Amino acid sequence: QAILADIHARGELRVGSTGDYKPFSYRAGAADFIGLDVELASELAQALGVKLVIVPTSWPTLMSDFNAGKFDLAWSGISVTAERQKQALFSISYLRDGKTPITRCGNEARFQTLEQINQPGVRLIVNPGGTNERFARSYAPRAQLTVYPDNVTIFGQIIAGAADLMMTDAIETRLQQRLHPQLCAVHPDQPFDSAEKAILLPRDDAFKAWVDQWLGQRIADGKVQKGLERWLDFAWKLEPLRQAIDQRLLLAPAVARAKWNVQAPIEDLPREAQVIAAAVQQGRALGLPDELVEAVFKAQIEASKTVQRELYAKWKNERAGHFDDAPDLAKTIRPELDRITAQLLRSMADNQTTLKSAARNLRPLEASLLSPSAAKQALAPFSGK
Ligand SMILES: O=C(O)C(=O)C[C@]1(C(=O)O)C=C[C@@H](O)C=C1
Repeated sequence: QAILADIHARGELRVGSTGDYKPFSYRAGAADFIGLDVELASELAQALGVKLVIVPTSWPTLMSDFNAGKFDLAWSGISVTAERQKQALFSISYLRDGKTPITRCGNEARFQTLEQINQPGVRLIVNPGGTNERFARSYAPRAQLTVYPDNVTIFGQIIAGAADLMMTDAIETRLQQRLHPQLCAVHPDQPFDSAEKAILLPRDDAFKAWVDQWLGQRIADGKVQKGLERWLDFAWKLEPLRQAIDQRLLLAPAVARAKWNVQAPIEDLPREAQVIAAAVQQGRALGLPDELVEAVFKAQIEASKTVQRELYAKWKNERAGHFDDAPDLAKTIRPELDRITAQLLRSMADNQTTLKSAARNLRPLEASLLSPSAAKQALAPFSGK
């Protein structure tokens, strides 16, 4: 087994990534992974002189995907465990992390020690199945434990006062306190226990030596720590908004192909009115002002028409024929657009206070590759002061 030679021969470093663990790995689109570990992986690939290919994996299938040879290494906030060490090597660790409390600001003094937390009157909340639950049950068995299955809304439970605190990875508490000003991490620099994050590697000593050398250098020169700070500060909260805008616009070519096949006009004013009315209606339920929703959806529709018109012009020029791969507009594409409407509105509601100037904190749209002017139109309602 000579992994380095394989990687060079292939011209690719294949990195397994779960895409669900901020700030390490987050899947923002089909082939769009971001985060600290994705960035470091891309630097590692660059150092090897090859292209980075992210291979999606998941926590339950991590080891089976690894053993099936789907990637050369896995890197997405993976902790070193004895269980995994039975099947793989780990690089040197690049981060140390451990469990620490997060609570509503003002309560920090009440939850400094495990002794304070391990009391019948303390309402502890935890997501099931992982190391957080194991930690809570081992170290705070006397506390009143709520097992809450949704990792996304669990922090809202603490804000709402349905629970007093959660104990999770210190890095996550630091990320969540930036996302929710009502929440405060309790001594994230001195967590209760310690776990190491490292790259999951195949059993190839030469490869491990190479990776360790490279990683050791980046730790020593402070690049890993700086990267962590930057990804903790990243505008994670805006990603679902960006994703919705992008996905909607990325559907425009499919709409155009469907219409081209029957030589239909691009603009359909009754449908536009329907889209906007439905969005305004749903937006009200989320507390969004009618004018805002209207302006945002008008801009998305204009952007879609821009992409479609540019394609029509190109196809006319090329005397393009029938597209056999065009999806059905009514049965497939419009329901998809309606689904995105809901996501767009939800992400608008989640970002109400920063919405009008959100564009400057967004990564570029993938759709800007389709049409820069359409991307600009789509973002116009978020580009104000
Ligand atoms: O559904 C269509 O027919 C589309 O072309 C999509 C869309 C939209 O963005 O919602 C865009 C232009 C049409 O005038 C109506 C709707």
